[in-house]
This record gives sequence, structure tokens and C-alpha cells, in this order.
Amino acid sequence: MKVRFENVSLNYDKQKEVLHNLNFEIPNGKLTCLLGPSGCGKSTTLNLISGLLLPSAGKIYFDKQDVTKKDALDRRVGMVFQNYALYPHMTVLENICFPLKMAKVKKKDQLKRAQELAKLVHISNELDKHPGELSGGQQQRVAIARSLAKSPSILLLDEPLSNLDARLRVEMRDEIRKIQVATGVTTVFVTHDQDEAMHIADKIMILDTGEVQQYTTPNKIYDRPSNLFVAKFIGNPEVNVIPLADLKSEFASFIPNDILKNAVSLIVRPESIVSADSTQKLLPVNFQGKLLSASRFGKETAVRMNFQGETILATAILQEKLEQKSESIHFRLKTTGVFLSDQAGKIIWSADGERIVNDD
Ligand SMILES: Nc1ncnc2c1ncn2[C@@H]1O[C@H](COP(=O)(O)OP(=O)(O)OP(=O)(O)O)[C@@H](O)[C@H]1O
Repeated sequence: MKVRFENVSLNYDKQKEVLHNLNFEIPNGKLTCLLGPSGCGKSTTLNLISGLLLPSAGKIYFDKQDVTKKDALDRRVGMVFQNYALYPHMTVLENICFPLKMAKVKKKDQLKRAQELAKLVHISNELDKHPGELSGGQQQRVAIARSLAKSPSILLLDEPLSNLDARLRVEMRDEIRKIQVATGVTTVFVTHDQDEAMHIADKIMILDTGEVQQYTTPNKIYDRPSNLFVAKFIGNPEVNVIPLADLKSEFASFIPNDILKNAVSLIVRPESIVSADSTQKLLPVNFQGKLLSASRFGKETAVRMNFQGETILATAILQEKLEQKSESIHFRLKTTGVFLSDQAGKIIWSADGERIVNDD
């Protein structure tokens, strides 16, 4: 089932609008992540899809059907929340069967469907237990099975992994992806964790202050962020942002003048700064910085240097260059992960030569 928002806005109390004129389409059968900082409007958007909230303006479509005024029950969505929301006095089997029981499905068919789903989410051995006897990850599996019981048109997950420890998060993240692929159910997954979104999503919608900042595949978001907010939000460690004013002449030989005259900041991913004699594909400019510190973390060395009065971070400068104990570091930039932004923060040039896109 495709979901389409057409000029959708929402204000909770008729004063403060928290979502502003959203227009987007969520593709059928794919997993889409809504990603952004706390308070950006992720859960509000999800609740508009579910029908728990109705928009203040605009229309919402499921395929061609206008569902704007339909309530949550009519929309046939499955929901999974951060806190699992299982019924503690019911067994796992009873929890999974509950939506089917409410829909007056025959007992025999309820059991058959619950067993199928328990197998899908790997919880078949726990059917007689109560939620309190299960780990967080197991409880979330039960919640997913229950949400799938009535074959929902869309599955909505609101920060489903937030209560799990780091290891289990990764395991359950991969599990959710497998379940989504196996069922083919259109899924919308809310998270504030960029790593989670990058690993699990077919498409990521980045929201900030109630507006879509970029909406495309994880790789495009990383390789070609559309603005400074997205460039800073995605990627760890964060991009370096360097004022361009004193560097323009160095870039003049290979960047068109009409772009350069509007460019204000040079944005560089830490892994795109390499030693000057690197044999990788590089931009035709040489730079020099003053070494501030270098710390090794396993396979990576974090080099901090002063460049143009800014402290910048580089993670791909070879360790042996640093052992020369020289204060100055000669470096160059790769042709990936380097961008220019204008006064408004819009990215207007990408070193990989590809056009900056806002959508597929
Ligand atoms: N019931 C409500 N009444 C009034 N304002 C609300 C209500 N729920 C959310 N808001 C406001 O709407 C904005 C968006 O909230 P929302 O919960 O959608 O953000 P979020 O991105 O999901 O955040 P988080 O990651 O912290 O859950 C915030 O400014 C929030 O304070």
C-alpha cells in the first residue's frame, strides 16, 4: 500500500504548527525510515499515517483512497511502540491472537495464524509464557507478531528498539528487516538513530522542525546531502565545516565561477581528508594544517588539526605520516564527501560531480 501526503500540516493547539505543508509518497512494499532529532515531528507524522491524529490541513491517501478522515481502525494499520504495549496477564499466544479474537476470527484460524507468525519472529518456544518472563527483544518480537496478525495494510514502528541494549538493537534491527522483506508489508519506522536508519531503510526521510530536509536512499543521503543540516546529521564523526572565503582562489581552477561566487562553506567528511601523497582520486588542491592531536582508536586514527583558524578532524591520514613528528600536515581532499554550501545552507556543489538530488 502506497501512502501519499498532500499539503499536510498539523497544529496540536491551533497555535503552533508542528508540521508544515508536507508532500511526499511512501513506496509500496518498502521500509521507509523517518529520521530526525527529538521534536522534529517524526511521531506526529507516524500518527497521521495511523489515523490516531487527523491533519489540520491537507489530504492523506492510501493508494488512491482518500483516508484523511478515516479513523485508525478503518485504516487497518499495525503499530509497534517502544514500550511493546503487551497485555501482561495474557500469554504470548493470547497476545498474538488478541486482534484476531476481537475481529471474531474462528479459534482454529486464530491459532494457525498465531503459530505462523510466532515462527516468523522466532518466538515459537515461548508461546505459553507471559510477557514478564521474556527479555526485551523477545517482547518486541511478540509485539511485532501481534501487529502483523490481521495482515495490516501498513506496519508502523515508533522507536521500536530504543529500550534494548546495543547488541540486541543490532540483532532486532536485522530481524525486523528480514520480517519486512519476508512479508513485503509497507513499513514506516521512526528512529532518531542515524545508524539504525542507514542499515535498515530502503528510503530515509530526514525531518527537522516539521519539514522534510531530504528524502531518498541511505547512500544518496550520505553521498549527496541536500543541505548543511543533513550533512551534519548523517555521518559519525560529524562533517567539518570550513569558511570558504580565504580558500576561493584555490578552488577557482575547477569549480565554475557562478557556483563559487555563491559558496560560503566547504563541507568535508573526516574520512575524505587524506595524506598529500595518497594515490586515491583527489581534488587538485594541496592544503597544509597544524597538528593539534592524534589519537588511535583501533583501525582509525583521529587527527585534529588547525586549518584556517578552525579545528578540523581527519580520520584517514595514515599513521606513518604522523610518526614523522612534524607539526605541519600536508593533506588533500578526496573526490567523495566534499561539498560546498551557500548562505542558506543549501549544498550547491559536490566533488563527485553528481547532481545534488532531493528525491529519487
Ligand atoms: N500532544 C501534543 N500537544 C502539543 N504539542 C505536541 C504534542 N505532541 C507533540 N507535540 C509537539 O510537536 C512537536 C513534534 O513532536 P513529535 O513527538 O512528533 O516529535 P518526534 O520527532 O517524534 O520527537 P521524539 O524523538 O522526541 O519523540 C514537538 O515540538 C512537540 O513538543
